[in-house]
Amino acid sequence: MSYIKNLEDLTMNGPTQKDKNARRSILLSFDKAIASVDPYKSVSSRISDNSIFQMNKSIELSDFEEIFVIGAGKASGMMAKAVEDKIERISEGWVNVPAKTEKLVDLSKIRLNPAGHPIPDEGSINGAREMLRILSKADEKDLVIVLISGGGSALMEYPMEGITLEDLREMNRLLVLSGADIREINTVRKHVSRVKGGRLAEAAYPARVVSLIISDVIGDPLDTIASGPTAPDETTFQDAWEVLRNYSLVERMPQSIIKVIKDGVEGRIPETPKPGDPIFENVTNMIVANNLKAVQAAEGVLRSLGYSTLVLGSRVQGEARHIGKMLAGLASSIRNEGIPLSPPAALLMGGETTVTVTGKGVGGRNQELVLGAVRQVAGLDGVAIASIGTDGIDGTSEAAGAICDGHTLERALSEGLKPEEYLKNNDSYSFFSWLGDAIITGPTLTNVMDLMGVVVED
Ligand SMILES: Nc1ncnc2c1ncn2[C@@H]1O[C@H](COP(=O)(O)OP(=O)(O)OP(=O)(O)O)[C@@H](O)[C@H]1O
Ligand SMILES: O=C(O)[C@H](O)CO
Ligand SMILES: [Mg+2]
Repeated sequence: MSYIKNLEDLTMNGPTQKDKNARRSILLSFDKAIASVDPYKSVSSRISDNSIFQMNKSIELSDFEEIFVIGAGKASGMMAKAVEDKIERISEGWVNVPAKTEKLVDLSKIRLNPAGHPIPDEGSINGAREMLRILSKADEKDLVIVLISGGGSALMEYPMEGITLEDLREMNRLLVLSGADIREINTVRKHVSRVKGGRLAEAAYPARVVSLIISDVIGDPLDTIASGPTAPDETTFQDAWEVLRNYSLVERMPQSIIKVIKDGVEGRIPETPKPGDPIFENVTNMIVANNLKAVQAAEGVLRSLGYSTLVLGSRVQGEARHIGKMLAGLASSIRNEGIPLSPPAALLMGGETTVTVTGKGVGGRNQELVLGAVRQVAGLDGVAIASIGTDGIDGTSEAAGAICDGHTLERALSEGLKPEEYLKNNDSYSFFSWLGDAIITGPTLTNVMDLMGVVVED
């Protein structure tokens, strides 16, 4: 099954045969990459009829009296389906997923509960409360499987005493728009929550906990992914206070949030559980899919197609349009000097760029990255540059990303489309959908950030 619905059209959009070949190759590699981080397969491959496999050891399911399943995230519904298909003896399960996606998966033992994303809603709180109810009855003879994926912070939330849902929603809105990065945002979230920053593991103790995690954060930091519900938290109330101060949020933050963080700083609320806390002796946190796995799957495809391929890691950050321009420069260097590789060659990387949105247009960081490359790559034959969000939704658009080649600029100008105008208005989706170069997948139900690549034909 191809995730990229318009792969053939995107390929045929290349004016020369070399452009077509380059386009097809990069798109095939992205398709395989998304398949490699499919949430169902990523979980199912870790479970046999009686064990959950970690690297060099396994957790025997027969050791436990009862098995419970909880969790939250955009991919957690399909993860739950894999658990239910593999494990007979599930006593009870409750997993929060984005509203409407609960209908996409048919489960009989695990309850998929619609919740709010990117801002928490009533469902986020009701679901978290049910998970805490389940944990209150799990004891040392039982196993709790926790299914965690991107979006989990908003989808599963149970705030500290005195914080209303309205306050929580306002806090998330202010944080997401503040310019703080996800580690800073989740530092605050962890310190006003009863289920984040290792507190879900605290609630599960003394039951055995195995968390299966799909990472949507650069470097896969366990205490940041979905705000680390079962991971030791390295951040403190003081850190949370500093985030509010650094982004001038103190005056605008609801008073109930300020009060909790101040109480924590002054020691009136216990800190989140830290590394070394005995509760984590019962906890295994397992990354079952991440950006690096996807990038390496794409690398395998390009190598099998005969391209010498260089992977530039899975931790790329920076303003999207600048990264696009840099990729175009690398494509030009491969085409003209054979540096860092001689053609046929490919470069791949993963991560999460950012966009400073000032315009009123429609787009996303992947489409904006490719738009940033269009002028710089103009004139090069047999070159394709593409970027895709692995969750299938790039920003405010319906596209997952975009693709361009050395003739995209002349095609655009002949249609009266100037890249700089569309960059200025953050309107990358309009630009690429007009040219038929927007990559369409629909929601992929996984989320391991973005993939970017360059292919240069012989
Ligand atoms: N018109 C636009 N053009 C380019 N980028 C945009 C535009 N509008 C929003 N963005 C960027 O898109 C980002 C959100 O995109 P998106 O929802 O794909 O991210 P995400 O990582 O998939 O989020 P999540 O994992 O929470 O779903 C915003 O942080 C913003 O910077
Ligand atoms: O939910 C969250 O906190 C983000 O998706 C990072 O995992
Ligand atoms: Mg997205």
